[in-house]
Amino acid sequence: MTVLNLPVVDFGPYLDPNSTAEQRQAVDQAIDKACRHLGVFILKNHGVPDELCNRMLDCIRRFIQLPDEEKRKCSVASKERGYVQSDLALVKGLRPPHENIAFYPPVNGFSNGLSPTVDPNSPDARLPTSPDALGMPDAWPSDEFRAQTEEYLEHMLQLKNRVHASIATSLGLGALSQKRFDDTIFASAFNGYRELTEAEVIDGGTNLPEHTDLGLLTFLSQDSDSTSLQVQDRDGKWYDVQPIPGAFVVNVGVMLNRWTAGQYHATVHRVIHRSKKPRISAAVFVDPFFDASIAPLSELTPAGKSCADQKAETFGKFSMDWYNSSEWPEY
Ligand SMILES: O=C(O)CCC(=O)C(=O)O
Ligand SMILES: [Fe+2]
Repeated sequence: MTVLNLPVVDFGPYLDPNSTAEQRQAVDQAIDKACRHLGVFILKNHGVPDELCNRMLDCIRRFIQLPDEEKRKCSVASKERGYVQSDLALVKGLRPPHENIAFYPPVNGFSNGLSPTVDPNSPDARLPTSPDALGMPDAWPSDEFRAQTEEYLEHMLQLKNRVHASIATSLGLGALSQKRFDDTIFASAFNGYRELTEAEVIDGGTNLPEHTDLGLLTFLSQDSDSTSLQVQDRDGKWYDVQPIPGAFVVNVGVMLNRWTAGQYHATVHRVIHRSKKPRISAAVFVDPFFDASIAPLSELTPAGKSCADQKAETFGKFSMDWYNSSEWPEY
């Protein structure tokens, strides 16, 4: 498998108050170019401390190392939340090669029709309700795990806002479109890929089937010695991604492809972990609110089409249909 040297974007100028407009513009151009081409790039000097990223990965590692019965206490009746193991492995009588624990904030208040009893403008709209349109609420392994995740996401929020500001500049977005980027939430999926035996390494296999992420952008942090992540180029050829220690792999999801009327490419990717060492990754997805429109941003709406021509479908409906359809791989 060919190793792909993804574009590496040094985000330093966005954090340095002494950087020049030209330096920031160069960052904007690099991100915009990568989003248009393969839809994926490596982001370094992003301002999220290395120590925090490592602490987050270690916290996930400790959870993944718990006995199955402990981990299963975090399984909940929801596709987007809780602990899951790949069932394919169980069919073959193997220990599952991939497991993950996912978190998704409450969506009732944002669901715009999925829960008609909630007024989206009321203060109650943002309170956790159980169950909501996605099923049962998040199940945290421990208070410590939750506090660790929240600290991580606080830093990710600043980064997300800066990356969105860069994209908004490149796309020439006005205030209304920028607000659509502000009205977003974080979903997260923390993945564990177990170590393989010699025979399994030779046999190979797919741990996370090919897919596109559904939201706007994904920020992925992973064990820095792992080349298990693969991305597909526009001709359908697969490449290993060479990680850079401390840097995020950032990829475009289906929503950003839609919002940009197809200008930004939603990357198809998968994980084939063929190593005698286990692997941990933390994917943070930026998703629109459930009541957000999936129509293109007004500045990018193709000529001759008004926004009203676009299907006024919400992200909530779109994502529920997506997860219930065959486009989302079962594994
Ligand atoms: O584990 C990885 O590197 C990728 C995870 C991923 O693609 C996902 O959770 O959507
Ligand atoms: Fe993904």
